[in-house]
Amino acid sequence: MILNLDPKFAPFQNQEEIKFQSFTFSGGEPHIKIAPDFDPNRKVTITHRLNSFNDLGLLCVTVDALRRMDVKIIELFIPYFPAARQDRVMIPGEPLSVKVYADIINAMQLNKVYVFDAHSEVTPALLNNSTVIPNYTFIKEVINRIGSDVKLISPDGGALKKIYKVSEFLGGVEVVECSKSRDVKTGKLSGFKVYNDDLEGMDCLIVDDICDGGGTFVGLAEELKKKNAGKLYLAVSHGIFNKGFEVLNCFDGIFTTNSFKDFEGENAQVIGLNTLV
Ligand SMILES: O=P(O)(O)OC[C@H]1O[C@H](OP(=O)(O)OP(=O)(O)O)[C@H](O)[C@@H]1O
Repeated sequence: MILNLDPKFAPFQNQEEIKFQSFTFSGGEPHIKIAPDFDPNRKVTITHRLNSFNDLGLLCVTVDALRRMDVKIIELFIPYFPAARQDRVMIPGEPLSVKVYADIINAMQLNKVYVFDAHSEVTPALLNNSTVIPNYTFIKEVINRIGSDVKLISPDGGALKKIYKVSEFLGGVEVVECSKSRDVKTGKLSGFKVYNDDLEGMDCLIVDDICDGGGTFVGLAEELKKKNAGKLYLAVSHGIFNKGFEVLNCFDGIFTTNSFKDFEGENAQVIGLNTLV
């Protein structure tokens, strides 16, 4: 059975849903009342976007409520794992935030935790009983929508670890490797390298897990254009787009999922996770 804490998200279709009411107390604490009209011997899968500590709080009290209802098997689907990019301490004094979230989730002793397109291998390494759902079907759908041949572009080392598996899933679509460098002191992007001499007229699909401000992709797009690339497309599993879509107007198409938020009337094609998982 499914317990969709964010009903607008609802990735698992055609499954029996557990009814509940959730609200926030006047003191700010999340609360839930789960309708007890289901068999607690059945497995329950919770789905929830954990974009704030309030979301995490609602998840914690939900798991507690289910345990008190004697539910034995509880699984969780997290579409966008919070703080997954804070997977190393760059400067002393900073937290290892991804571990903070993983420790809280591990404390719930869930039977399974599914994560969609984790940023790096650190997330599943820290989480107990976890399975990463890859972006393969998302990218397949993106290519279907583009409707013509593209090369897959991996922007950096992190993306490179995943891109050949995507290519294999798609039957061997050609990969163009790239790297990005950062200023060691400021951490700011300082340059890109595209390891193909000429992309004359070739349409390119940049594939990555997250678009935040978009600087990575705008910088890379400029390099690809210098190599005479044709149309440029961007596909990111998790669309944050904190600087909006105007900054990304060098792209002929932008694709994402609803793992992080819903997009209404914005300049991206959203492929709902409900069609992918
Ligand atoms: O839209 P932007 O603001 O440019 O950010 C997007 C980039 O940030 C993340 O990588 P990150 O640079 O954190 O990767 P790393 O873990 O390899 O440093 C993500 O994988 C993208 O590549």
